[in-house]
Amino acid sequence: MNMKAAFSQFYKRTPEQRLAILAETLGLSETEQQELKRRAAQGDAPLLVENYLTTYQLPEGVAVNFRVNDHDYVVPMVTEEPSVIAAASNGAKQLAKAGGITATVRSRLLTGQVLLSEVKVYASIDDWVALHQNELLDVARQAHPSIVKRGGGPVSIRTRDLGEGFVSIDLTADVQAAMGANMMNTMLEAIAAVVQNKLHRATLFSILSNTGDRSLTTATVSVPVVQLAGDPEDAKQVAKRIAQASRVAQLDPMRAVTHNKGIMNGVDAVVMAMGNDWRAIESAAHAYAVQDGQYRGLSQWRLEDDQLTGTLTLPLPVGTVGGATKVLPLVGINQKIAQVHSPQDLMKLIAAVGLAQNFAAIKALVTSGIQQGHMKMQIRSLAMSVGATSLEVPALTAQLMPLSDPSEAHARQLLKQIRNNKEDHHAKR
Ligand SMILES: CC(C)(COP(=O)([O-])OP(=O)([O-])OC[C@H]1O[C@@H](n2cnc3c(N)ncnc32)[C@H](O)[C@@H]1OP(=O)([O-])[O-])[C@@H](O)C(=O)NCCC(=O)NCCSC(=O)C[C@@](C)(O)CC(=O)[O-]
Ligand SMILES: NC(=O)C1=CN([C@@H]2O[C@H](COP(=O)(O)OP(=O)(O)OC[C@H]3O[C@@H](n4cnc5c(N)ncnc54)[C@H](O)[C@@H]3O)[C@@H](O)[C@H]2O)C=CC1
Repeated sequence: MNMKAAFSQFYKRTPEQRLAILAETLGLSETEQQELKRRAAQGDAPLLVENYLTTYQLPEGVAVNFRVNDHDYVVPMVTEEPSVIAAASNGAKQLAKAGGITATVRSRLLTGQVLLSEVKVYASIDDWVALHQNELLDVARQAHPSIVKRGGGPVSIRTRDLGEGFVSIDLTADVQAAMGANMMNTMLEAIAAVVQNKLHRATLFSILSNTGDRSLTTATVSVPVVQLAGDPEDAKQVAKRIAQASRVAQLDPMRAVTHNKGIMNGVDAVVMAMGNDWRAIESAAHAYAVQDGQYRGLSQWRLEDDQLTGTLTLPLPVGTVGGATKVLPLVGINQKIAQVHSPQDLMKLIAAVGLAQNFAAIKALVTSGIQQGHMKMQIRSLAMSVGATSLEVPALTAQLMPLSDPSEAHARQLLKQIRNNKEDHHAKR
């Protein structure tokens, strides 16, 4: 079959027709087709994406032991990485013992941009926008009246000269419980139409900004040093090493990326469980990490006297309504499990998870090393990757665990032995 012809108007086909085309053009086996069909039948929201074929599932677990602002939480997390949920629970347990995490939301606003090009005199744009700001804010309100009825809506407008003839008109809005991307874009496009008519013909585009710098959330915790190990001298060493590891992430971008990846292990997993746009959260976090020109660790751990204090600030422009939150049925249940009633609740919980996740990872790094704990759990994934069934996984992981560097070849060999032994056992009976 000709590829180009086969995929023309692909979006108008049913999922079954799409599968048949893929099978023919790309040679999918009968078993592979059945697998795609079986998973498609379990799909929650086939119309959420284009060219729907099947449903790709990721595991969801819950991190326990979270104490945030004097309340206890269980946190749903969606991730494919072993040891992340264990580490979050582990970090949370130790931070709860220290009295728990305090989380605060600084503000919760969204910003968007109308981009002008070919501007000759910036001052003329700036003056006009300043003079007409009330009119422009009104235009934005009329473009999305429902957000105004809910108590939100456009808040302020300003301009920035980007150089080379580009000017950004920035709109800031209160988007209430939504992430707000679509409502912001609607308001921006309405403003752009007025600007184009009355001020400057060359408007380039209108879109929200994912910086999230008006949705900053901070989680902090103070851990008594004595809590960090059984022996007080060891505990001091652990505290010192955690603070040093944190400092390295401030000095060295190479390390900071990994430090932040560890934080995002937890952040992304909660964002996904809550049906939010994790690309938006990722890009905002990394932009924030490089705000002073050098990419740095998002969290910091400082040793002051007998306390190890950790702080994490993240831009978290998440929503509890809109987007996919109502379409994916698990999101509502996850909000209930996490006791999330507002975006602010969610922002605080995500920041707390990021901090606990970071604490567990760094503590493991500077004490036993990451492999000891992480590999214990990664081995389950190795066992599954060579085809062990859920009944065989415990026996196989038990045999892989004592090996210093278990490989796929080891796993295959041991699985074969387990299966042979089982057959011998049955034959003897
Ligand atoms: C892996 C652990 C937790 C083991 O830690 P451990 O010392 O064996 O745990 P424990 O037996 O002392 O248990 C402590 C608590 O951990 C939890 N826990 C313990 N085991 C489980 C389990 N099986 N399933 C679920 N939860 C578990 C559980 O909450 C438990 O409390 P309890 O329930 O007993 O009262 C620890 O070594 C750890 O936190 N390691 C960090 C692992 C990590 O960060 N993994 C992410 C992948 S590595 C990465 O991507 C990021 C990184 C590391 O590069 C970032 C960076 O460089 O900064
Ligand atoms: N650059 C980016 O990040 C972009 C992201 N997106 C996507 O946009 C989606 C999110 O956009 P939204 O505007 O948040 O979603 P949305 O388009 O679903 O709008 C939110 C809806 O919720 C309603 N609503 C009900 N109760 C509300 C309350 N209490 N507060 C606020 N609104 C309430 C609003 O009236 C509105 O209809 C995500 O799917 C995201 O991936 C879209 C374009 C660009």
